[in-house]
Amino acid sequence: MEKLKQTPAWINLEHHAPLVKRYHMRDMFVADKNRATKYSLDAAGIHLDYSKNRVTQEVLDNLFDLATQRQLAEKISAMFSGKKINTTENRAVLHTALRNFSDKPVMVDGENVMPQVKATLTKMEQFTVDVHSGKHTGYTGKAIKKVVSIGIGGSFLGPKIVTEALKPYWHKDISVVFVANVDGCHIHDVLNTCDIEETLFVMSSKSFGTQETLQNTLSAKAWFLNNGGNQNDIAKHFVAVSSNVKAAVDFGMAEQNVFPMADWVGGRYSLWSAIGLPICLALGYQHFEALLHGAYDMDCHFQSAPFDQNMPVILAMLGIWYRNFMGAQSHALLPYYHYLRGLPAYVQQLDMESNGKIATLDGRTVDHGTGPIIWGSEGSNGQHSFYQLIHQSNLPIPADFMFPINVPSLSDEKQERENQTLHHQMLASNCFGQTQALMQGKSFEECYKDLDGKGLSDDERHTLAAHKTMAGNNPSNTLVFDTLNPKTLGALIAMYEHKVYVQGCIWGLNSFDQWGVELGKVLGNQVLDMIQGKSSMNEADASTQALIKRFLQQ
Ligand SMILES: O=P(O)(O)OC[C@H]1O[C@H](O)[C@H](O)[C@@H](O)[C@@H]1O
Repeated sequence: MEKLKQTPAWINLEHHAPLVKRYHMRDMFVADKNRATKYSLDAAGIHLDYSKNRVTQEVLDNLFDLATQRQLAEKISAMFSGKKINTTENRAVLHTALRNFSDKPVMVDGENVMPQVKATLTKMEQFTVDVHSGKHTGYTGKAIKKVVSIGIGGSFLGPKIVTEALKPYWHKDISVVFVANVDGCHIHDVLNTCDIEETLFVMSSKSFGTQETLQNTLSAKAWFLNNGGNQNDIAKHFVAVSSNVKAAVDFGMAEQNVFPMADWVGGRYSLWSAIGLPICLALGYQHFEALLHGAYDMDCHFQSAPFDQNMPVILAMLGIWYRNFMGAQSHALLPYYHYLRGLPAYVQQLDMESNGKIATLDGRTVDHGTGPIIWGSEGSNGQHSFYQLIHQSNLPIPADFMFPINVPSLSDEKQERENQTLHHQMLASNCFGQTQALMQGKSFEECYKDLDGKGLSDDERHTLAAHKTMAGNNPSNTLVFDTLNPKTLGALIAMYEHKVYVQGCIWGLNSFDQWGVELGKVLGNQVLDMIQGKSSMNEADASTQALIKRFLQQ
């Protein structure tokens, strides 16, 4: 394929960038009264306003041309049709098959994977019903009231943030908690809140070889056996999700308690698979299915909408513009909804583990920027912290704002409902007001004028006005939805998955491997052997040796 920087659209964009850097979005809004309508669209229950971006129509046209010149349409169908686009692991990439409600077969190695997908969903549904109805109980016959989900990375973040975000839909008799870190404080604290007779442990590990998850499960099992449970009761309290069923059974899981997943589901794309079992247990299967439906709606939109009306493509190409032409190195996610506070951490893994790399598919090193740093936290909290830097530093930081128009009523009490309405109006005003402030800023002249009559000398007035000046012209997208129900959340997450894929296609990356995390695991295991005296420290560098000695207090 033609090198990215030699495509005609890239060359045009390089030419446009210095010109656009001179425009202020404030002037763009004045010049075009239709800008907000022109640069807004709806898909799968999500409204996107991308008018507050530093782009002209020419820039957008070239960005969509770039997508065409990088054969994006062909790459989208390659993914959905089960081609082995994860070339370094020789795997198909089919998280979309997990939410395929179309009745169309999806073929991998000549086999339709849909019957297998449906069989796993049925198993998840049945197990959820059995737990909720009291058919599956703890070993003393008591109903399960707490689920402890043990997993890390993609086997943790997806189920955790979905469960957290859908709090208004929680099953009334069950609580679900998550343990990921190998730090023993975490599992210790969680076990301290558990009643052995009423707790179910779901161990989630695609590989069934991840140190943190294995150790946390062993600790949970030891706790269970030391507190009255015995070996024969394990099946009542421990289930596993893995693509390595044999390893799970060898570990001691009852075979019927293992929920399978396929190797063509990437860890960070796996919440739609059996990895979503804790979501089913927290919410009920029907809500999990609605989540899948929302993602499916976004998949249909992504596959069929022309690039200039395609939400994931628009977001991805705007990201390319800022990363490759406007000097941005990071992208902020700012959900204005407390229950959605985990989304930045989720997208951080999704995006940074997918596109945080510099080798192209054919093994060259890129000569352009790739995946940005993804960060952020819930609004309005961030406004009293890092927004200062977004508003007034010279680092360009594009941001996605997210806001639900309605929130579920949390109380039947009239006064409390009125208070909630007031809170929500304030939340809306903060969200929209911030995108406005980022865009328009406040000029030196405006600040200088404000200081009139304040008893300052002209010098003092100049200095203070300089400090108060906000350049504005900071780009943002605003994503608005009616309520954050399971369906909308499914669509929102799928939208970010596809955005990441589009960017990976433009940059020429394999977005579905993660070789960069491997070396740390290997060296970590070697260090553990050194700490435990199983191997000599001499092989390690002087700094690492000194740290180990300090740890061992030698
Ligand atoms: O599900 P597991 O096989 O236990 O893997 C858990 C996580 O660990 C790995 O190191 C990867 O970086 C993640 O992509 C993965 O989700």
